[in-house]
Amino acid sequence: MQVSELFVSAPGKAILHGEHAVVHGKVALAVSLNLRTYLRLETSTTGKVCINLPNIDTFFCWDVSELKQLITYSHGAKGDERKRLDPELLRTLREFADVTNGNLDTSNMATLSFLYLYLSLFRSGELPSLTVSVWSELPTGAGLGSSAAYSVCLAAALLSASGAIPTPLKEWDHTGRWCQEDLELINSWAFQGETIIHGNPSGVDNAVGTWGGMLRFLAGKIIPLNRVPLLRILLTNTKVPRSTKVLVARVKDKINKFPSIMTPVLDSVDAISCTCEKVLSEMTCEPITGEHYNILEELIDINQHHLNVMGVGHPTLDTLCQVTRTRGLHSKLTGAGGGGCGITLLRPETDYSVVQSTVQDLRDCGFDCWETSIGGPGVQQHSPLSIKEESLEILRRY
Ligand SMILES: Nc1ncnc2c1ncn2[C@@H]1O[C@H](COP(=O)(O)OP(=O)(O)O)[C@@H](O)[C@H]1O
Ligand SMILES: C[C@@](O)(CCOP(=O)(O)O)CC(=O)O
Ligand SMILES: [Mg+2]
Repeated sequence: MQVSELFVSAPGKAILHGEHAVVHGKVALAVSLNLRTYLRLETSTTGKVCINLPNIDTFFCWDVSELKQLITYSHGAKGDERKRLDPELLRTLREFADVTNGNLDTSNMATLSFLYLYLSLFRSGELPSLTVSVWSELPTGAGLGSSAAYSVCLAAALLSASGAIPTPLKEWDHTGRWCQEDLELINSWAFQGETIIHGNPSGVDNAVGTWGGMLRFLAGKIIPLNRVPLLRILLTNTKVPRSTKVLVARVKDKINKFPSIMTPVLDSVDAISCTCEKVLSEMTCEPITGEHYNILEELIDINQHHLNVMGVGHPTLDTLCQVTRTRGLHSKLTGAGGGGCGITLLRPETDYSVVQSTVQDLRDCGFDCWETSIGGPGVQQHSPLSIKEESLEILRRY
């Protein structure tokens, strides 16, 4: 065991275009948020492994000796264990935690992905006693990638604790970032955590959690978009709970039922992402005009219609679009939809008073609403000094 106390964090994300279509091999454009998930890992000599997940009211402790037996029963991963889940280990863990395959319980999903990563990453040596506490600024299950931020934090912390990757924080620094090769390893294990939570993730969310910034994602290929204009975005949480796993499965059923109808919709979303990328890039090399924003707004409107066609809309999301439309602003859902969050594009000239009135209108609908800054850094190691006092207090409380 390499560390005694370790802090890491990873950002949430907003998908500008391409949610759901990306699961079916189409382009998505996504960007990191300034809201983060923080994890503290502490080694101990108690002979126990404990997780504290206060956001979802989940607290568990197991004896290391009990967990050791689970590895004996498992035959070990075959092939490239970073890329594919080991079905045997997952089955053993489902039995151990009494979680059936169709189970969607928040706490069960988070526990299962922790145990899976812990056992996979330490199975070749001694299983260490440790306590992992996670605290997030992100709303859980609202389309802002909380599951990916959680999985990225788990992967980074457990890989570092196992010695598979170094801890990048220098004595004199407040934050440290891993090298490209280590980030790829973190990302691939985070994808496994996402797979346990989502069922069939595209990998875009864990890629943003790992690398941060804005990126283009296509079939596992990640291209950072460095030349993008500064965008002003309003985030609205309708507070309607939903599960990404259920919504992703719903879209798949629809595609299977109406392939000739849904395939053009997915192709159109792909074209929207590509057009948006082109416009964003033009905006960095020529003077930004009103026409650039007109196109971005139209793309948002068209995509929102497509997402409704896919069956992932919600009456509250329709309300969000109507309310912002009366103020001349354009919105779409972000993430899996079915409730959760939407994004509204603000133009550079959008007056502060218009933003304030829109925020108030949306709050009057019972939604949470705030202007956000985008493009925060990907996964990081922290010194305790670089974590807000309230978050540090929560992480060290257990
Ligand atoms: N802070 C957290 N602590 C523990 N588990 C979390 C946390 N954030 C997210 N999760 C896990 O991720 C799941 C939500 O994932 P998902 O439905 O994909 O929504 P999201 O849009 O937030 O990613 C939760 O049910 C839980 O299992
Ligand atoms: C719907 C999807 O495109 C994004 C899901 O994001 P979230 O879990 O709702 O934050 C699924 C995926 O890409 O894995
Ligand atoms: Mg998710």
